[in-house]
Amino acid sequence: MTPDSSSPLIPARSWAIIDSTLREGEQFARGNFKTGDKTEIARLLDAFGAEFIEVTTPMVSAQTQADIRQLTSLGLNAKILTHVRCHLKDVQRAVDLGVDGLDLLFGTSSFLREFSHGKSIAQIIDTASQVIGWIKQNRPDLQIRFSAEDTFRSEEADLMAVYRAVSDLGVHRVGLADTVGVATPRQVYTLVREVRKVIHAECGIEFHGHNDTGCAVSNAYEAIEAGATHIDTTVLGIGERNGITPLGGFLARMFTFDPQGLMDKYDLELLPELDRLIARLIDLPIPWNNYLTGEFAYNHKAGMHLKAIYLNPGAYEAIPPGVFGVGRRIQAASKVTGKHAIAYKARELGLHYGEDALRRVTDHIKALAEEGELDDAHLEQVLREWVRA
Ligand SMILES: CC(=O)SCCNC(=O)CCNC(=O)[C@H](O)C(C)(C)COP(=O)(O)OP(=O)(O)OC[C@H]1O[C@@H](n2cnc3c(N)ncnc32)[C@H](O)[C@@H]1OP(=O)(O)O
Ligand SMILES: O=C(O)CCC(=O)C(=O)O
Ligand SMILES: [Mg+2]
Repeated sequence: MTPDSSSPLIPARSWAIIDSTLREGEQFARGNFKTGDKTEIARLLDAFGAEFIEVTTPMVSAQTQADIRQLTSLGLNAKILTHVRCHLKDVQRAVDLGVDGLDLLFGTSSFLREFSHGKSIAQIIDTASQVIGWIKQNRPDLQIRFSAEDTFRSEEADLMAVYRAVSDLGVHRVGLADTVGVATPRQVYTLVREVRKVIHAECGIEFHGHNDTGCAVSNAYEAIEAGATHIDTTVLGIGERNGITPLGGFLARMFTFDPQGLMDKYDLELLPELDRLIARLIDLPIPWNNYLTGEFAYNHKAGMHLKAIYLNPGAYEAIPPGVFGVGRRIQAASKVTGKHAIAYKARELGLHYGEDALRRVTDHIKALAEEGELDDAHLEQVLREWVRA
């Protein structure tokens, strides 16, 4: 079925991105951004159109605190949120840094209750009500998000008690976090639906998904299908362990439902620059198979594909690469090529073969490619010599 952009299945206006490259991304093995790096990342995310930028807690260090102040003084359109423990001391340090909101969290699974903070569900709710109450009273202008860390290994009854309580306390969003990347898409869908029933209608739902089992993009998508309003991403997916929902992968997924909505909201052509910037700062290459921007994300090679691609690229592309500022590569000189691709290549050079000659030159190229890679220059040489021969 072709997506119909006049009535999108999932309108892009129904959800927003909270990009956490400057928070979760700092927890990546190679994520150690300096003040200038943070400014560059934040400005580019803002130019791209990210609605929210999440930054690390000021509790990390005096430098991090100064960096938050610097970021909030840039005058960005994106709202800046800082990720803090549900702890009055942390909150009090965060509120005067010019941020637009606080992303609070508390682990609710037995793992985290036993091995991280040692609090019961009743104590979590009690602490949350003190902390949220303090923010409401002292800084009613700030957005508050409360997340149950390790949501998908928590008891459902505990979760519902916590979400109902914080929603009653007036938080703007609740967060579901797949902290160890274990949730399945169906679990995410079901739980978001259940949470929706116990929170106030105006309360948003945020999803944060790790990619340990390869479901981070699908889980984010299922969360939205079930009614989530905010998705956490990072550029290239960087984060703890193997990371979270990558911005590019998430955009690729959502583009197929509402292309125009995405193009209206974001400057999609900035994605390659964002990916390159983060790759440079973490000193790693963009993965070859990265969504949209990987070196071979738009490489077309097999003869059956190439025949159709020349007629209409949409035959083998879900998303036109130009929308995201990348180009396609036609790899015509390989052993898996076919006569249509060779004829097209020849025509580009102003060369024309009869049917027999085309078959023979195609087979010759396939045989040459069996011996080793042929680049475009070599292909051109073969095609020209064939005409002269
Ligand atoms: C899944 C996630 O990504 S959650 C976000 C993780 N982010 C971070 O950890 C931010 C960077 N962290 C830091 O710089 C430091 O850990 C700090 C400044 C927050 C705390 O440092 P320290 O005081 O040295 O404590 P340490 O990191 O060893 O232990 C964590 C502390 O947080 C407490 N804690 C853990 N979760 C929470 C929570 N949600 N709310 C309140 N306190 C919490 C733990 O009980 C422990 O405190 P304790 O020493 O009183 O038991
Ligand atoms: O605060 C959140 O919702 C997410 C925290 C986090 O990074 C995680 O649980 O993996
Ligand atoms: Mg995380």
